[in-house]
Amino acid sequence: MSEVRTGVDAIDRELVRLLATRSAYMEAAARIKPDRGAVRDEWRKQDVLSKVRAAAKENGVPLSIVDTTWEALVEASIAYEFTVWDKTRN
Ligand SMILES: C=C(O[C@@H]1C=C(C(=O)O)C=C[C@H]1O)C(=O)O
Repeated sequence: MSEVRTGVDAIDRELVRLLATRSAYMEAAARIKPDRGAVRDEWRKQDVLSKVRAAAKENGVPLSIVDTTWEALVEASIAYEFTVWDKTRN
């Protein structure tokens, strides 16, 4: 069991590194979007979710994990983007 947990901990560190890069893209998006109303783009959100679902199916990842994780990730990313957008404009 300890080997399993060591493996999980290593994956989590890797995921957090990737999230740092993803968050930097959110900061870039906040800088690029001229209007606050453009921060939440529902079409793009659905596009992201459907691409991730397809990738999950290709890789045999349970959709129950992917759907809930990416719904939360994109919503948290939008909230972060709003924070950055407001901070850089006011
Ligand atoms: C980064 C964007 O902004 C938001 C964040 C998204 C994400 O976390 O993938 C998707 C849609 C947007 O509402 C974008 O529009 O691409």
